[in-house]
Amino acid sequence: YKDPHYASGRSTMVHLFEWKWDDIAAECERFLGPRGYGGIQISPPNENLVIWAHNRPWWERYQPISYRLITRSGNEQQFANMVRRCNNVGVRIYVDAIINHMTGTWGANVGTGGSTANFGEWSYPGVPYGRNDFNWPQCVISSNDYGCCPDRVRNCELSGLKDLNQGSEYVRQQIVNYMNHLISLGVAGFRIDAAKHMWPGDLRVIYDRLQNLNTNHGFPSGARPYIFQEVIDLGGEAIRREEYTPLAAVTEFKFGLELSRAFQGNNQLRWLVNWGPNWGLLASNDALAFIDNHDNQRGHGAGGNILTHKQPKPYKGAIAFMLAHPYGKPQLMSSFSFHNTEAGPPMDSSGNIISPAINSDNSCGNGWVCEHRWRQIYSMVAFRNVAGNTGINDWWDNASNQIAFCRGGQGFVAFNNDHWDLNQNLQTCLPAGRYCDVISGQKNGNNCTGKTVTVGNDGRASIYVGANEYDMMLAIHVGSES
Ligand SMILES: O=C(NCCCOc1c(-c2ccc(O)c(O)c2)oc2cc(O)cc(O)c2c1=O)[C@@H]1CCCN1C(=O)/C=C/c1ccc(O)c(O)c1
Ligand SMILES: [Ca+2]
Repeated sequence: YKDPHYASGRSTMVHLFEWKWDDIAAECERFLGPRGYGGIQISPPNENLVIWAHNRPWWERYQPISYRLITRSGNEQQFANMVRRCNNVGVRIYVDAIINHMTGTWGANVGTGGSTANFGEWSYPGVPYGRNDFNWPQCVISSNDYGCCPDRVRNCELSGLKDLNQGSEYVRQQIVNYMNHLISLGVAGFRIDAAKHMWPGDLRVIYDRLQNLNTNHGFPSGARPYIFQEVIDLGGEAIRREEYTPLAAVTEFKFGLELSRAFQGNNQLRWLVNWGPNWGLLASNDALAFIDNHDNQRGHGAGGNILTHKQPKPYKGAIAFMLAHPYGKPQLMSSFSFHNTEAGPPMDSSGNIISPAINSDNSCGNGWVCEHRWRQIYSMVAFRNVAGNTGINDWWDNASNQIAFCRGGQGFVAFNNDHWDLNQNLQTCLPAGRYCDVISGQKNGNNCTGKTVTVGNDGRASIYVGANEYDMMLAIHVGSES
C-alpha cells in the first residue's frame, strides 16, 4: 500500500483541487503527461450534500450523501473517461475517499446527484445507510478529546458529521464496494480522509478487501492500491501517526510545517543537511510529503503559518527543496484563488464550476492558480524524475542560509536564503559541459533563456544566486545541457 505505481521515470503527484473530470483529462494530455507528472489527487468523486447556506463552500465535498459518482466535477462516464485518458499518457489517478462519515445537518437535504437524506433519522437511502450503520451513543468530538480520549476521536462526530461505524460488516461492505468500483475503473489508489477518526484495525480489514489494480490500465498484475492516510499529528495528541504507518502511507504534516519555517527564515537552511527522520519525520517510505494542502493553505487545520502560492518566492524555494531532496513521496497543491477561507471553486450563478482558462503563456485564468504550471515547479518535477533513486552527495553550506547538493551524478541544486549573494565555485557532480539553469529559464534549442552554467572536467562550476533575484535557487541536471 506504499507504492504509488507511477509509470516509469515519474515521481510526483499534484492535487488538482476541485477540478472537473473533463478538464483533468485534457490537462493530462496537454500538460501533465508531457511534463512527466506521475499522478493526480482528485476531489471526492462521490455525491455530496449541496450547501447553499455557505454559498457552496469547498468543504461541502467532504459531506457524502451517497457513493454515486455524481458531483460538480462530473458524472461516472466523465470520471471513467478521465481515468482512461490520464492512464494512457502515464498519469495515475488517486481518489480522495471520505469513508469516516456522511453529512452534517448543514444545508437542505439534497445531494449533487439529487439523492436526499434524513439527517435526523440517520437515513441515507442513496447508499443505503440507516441508524444501525452509525456509532452510538451519539456524541460530538470536542477539542480536548484529541489530547485525552482516542475512543471519542474515533467514535464521536467530527464537527457534527454523522459518524459511520466501520466495525459493522455492512458498512465495511458498502465502503469496499465503493472503492472496488473505482479500482475497476482504473484508479491507482486513495487518500483516506480523516483516517485519525477511524480505528486502524477496521481500516486494515477494509484495505485488505480491496481488489488489485486493474491490469487493463497498465498496472502490473498483483499491484495493490497506493493508500495515503490523512493523520494530522503534530504531537501532543493521544493518537499518533505511528498507529497508521503499519497499514499504509501517512500524510507527513511536519514536513510542510518545518520547511515553511526554514524558507521563511525562522530556521537556517544549513540545518537541512540531515533532513528526514532526524527532524522527527516519518520514515521516508511511509511519508506522503507536501508543503501545503487544501485545508492548511486556508490557515486552520495543521499548524502555524504554512507557505502557499500567496508567498511565491519562499514557496517556490520550499517546493524546489521538496522536489530536489529524495525524502518521501511528494505532492504538489494546485489551488483556486480565494480571499474567504470557506469559498468554493470559481462558479457561475447556478453553481456550476467554471473551467480554468489556459493563457498564451501557459498560465491559468478564471480564478485558478495552477501552481503545477509554474516553470520553477514543473522544472523541478523533471529534476526529481532525472535524479531517480540517487541519494544526496557533496552537500555544501555557508554555515547560514546558503546550501547546495548533488543527486548522484544526475543533478545539482543551490539555494540562497541569506541577504547577501551566493557566489561560489562548487562541485556540481555533473559531466563537463554547458547547462541551462532550469529555474531562471529553460533550454530553448541550443540556448538558455536564463542562466548558463559551465561545468569543468573536475565537475566544478561557478554558481551565482543573487540575494535579490526573482528566485532563490539554481538547478541544473543531466538533460538540461544547452
Ligand atoms: O470549522 C470547520 N470545521 C471544524 C474544524 C476543522 O475540523 C475538521 C477536520 C479536522 C481538522 C483538524 C484535525 O486535526 C482533524 O483531525 C480533523 O476534518 C474534516 C474532515 C472532513 O472530511 C470534513 C470536515 O468537515 C472536517 C472538519 O470540519 C469548517 C466548517 C465545517 C468544515 N470545516 C472545515 O474546516 C473542514 C476541514 C477539513 C475538511 C477536509 C479535510 O480533509 C480536512 O483535513 C479538513
Ligand atoms: Ca469515526
